[in-house]
Amino acid sequence: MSAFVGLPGSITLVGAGKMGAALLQGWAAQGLSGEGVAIVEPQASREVTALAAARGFRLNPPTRAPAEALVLAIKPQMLDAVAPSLVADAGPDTLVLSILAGKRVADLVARLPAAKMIVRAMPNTPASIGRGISGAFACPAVDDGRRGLASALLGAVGEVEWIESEALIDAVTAVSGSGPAYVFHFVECLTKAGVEAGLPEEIAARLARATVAGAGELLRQSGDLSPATLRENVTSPGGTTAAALAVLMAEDGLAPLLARAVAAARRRAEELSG
Ligand SMILES: NC(=O)C1=CN([C@@H]2O[C@H](COP(=O)(O)OP(=O)(O)OC[C@H]3O[C@@H](n4cnc5c(N)ncnc54)[C@H](O)[C@@H]3O)[C@@H](O)[C@H]2O)C=CC1
Ligand SMILES: O=C(O)[C@@H]1CCC=N1
Repeated sequence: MSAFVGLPGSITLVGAGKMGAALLQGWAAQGLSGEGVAIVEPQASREVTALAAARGFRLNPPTRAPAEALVLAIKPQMLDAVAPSLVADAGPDTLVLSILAGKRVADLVARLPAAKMIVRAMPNTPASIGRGISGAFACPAVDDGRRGLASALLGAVGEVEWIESEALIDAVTAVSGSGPAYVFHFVECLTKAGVEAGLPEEIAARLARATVAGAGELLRQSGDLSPATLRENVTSPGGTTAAALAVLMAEDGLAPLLARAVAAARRRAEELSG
C-alpha cells in the first residue's frame, strides 16, 4: 500500500502506454509502491515491467479487488472492447479518472453503469518528465476527497488546471494535449528553413532544438513577463526579427493557421465521443 499521503491507497491503471507509463512513473516518483497498484496492460514495455517489479505493483494480476481509483489510459477507440472487463472495478465510490480524448462522462457511464465519481482529464507528454499540464473536469457527483485524489494523481506529473465545463475539455485537448506536437513540428519546420538558408542539416537541427528548448525555459522562468514582452525583447526596431515577424504576424500568418489547427483537433475530439 502507498505510504504517500495524497495519492489513492489503491489504483488500477488500465493502459500503460505512453501516457499511462508517464503517470505510473510520476506516482512512483512520489513514493507510491505496493500491491495496491494493479496495472492492466497486455503489451507492457520493459520500463513498465521493471518499474512494476521494483515497486511491487501487480502487473496483469489474474484477479483484482476494486481499487480506490480506476485510471483509464487506453486509446478512445479501445473503450468498447475494454470496458466490459472494468464494470466491477468502477463502483459508485470509485474515482474513475479518464484521460481518453473525446470520450464524455456520459460515454463512460454508458459503459461503466455504477460509476459516479468521474473525472475527465487531459494531460500531455511532458508529463513523462514531470513537466506536463493537465486540464481536468469533475462531474458534479465528485466530492472534494475524490477531486483531491485526482489532483494528486495528475499533479504527480505536472500542473493541473480544473475547468468547470466538460465541453471545454475538447479545447484543452486541442491546445495543451496535442500542443507539444505543434511545438515539435515547429522545430522540424525551423530546421528545414535553416537548411534552406544554407546551414548543414545537423547544425540547423541543433540550433532549432536548442532555441525552442531555451525559449521554453526562459518563458517558464519569466512568469512575470508576458510572451509578448519576451517577443519584444528579441525584436530590435528595423532589425532581423522584425522582418521575420512581419511574415509570421501577417493576416495569413501563424495565428490563423494555428487557430485552424486547434479547431481541427477540437472537431476530432468531438468525433471521438460516443
Ligand atoms: N499521447 C498523448 O500525447 C496523449 C494521449 N492522451 C490519451 O491517453 C490515452 C492513451 O494514449 P497513449 O498513451 O498515447 O497511447 P498508447 O498506445 O501509448 O497506450 C495505450 C495502451 O493501451 C494498451 N492496451 C491495449 N489494449 C488494452 C487492454 N485491453 N487493456 C489494457 N490496456 C490495453 C496498449 O497496449 C497501449 O500500451 C488515449 O486515450 C489518448 O487520447 C491524453 C493526453 C495526451
Ligand atoms: O492525438 C490524440 O488524440 C491524443 C490526445 C491529445 C494528444 N494525443
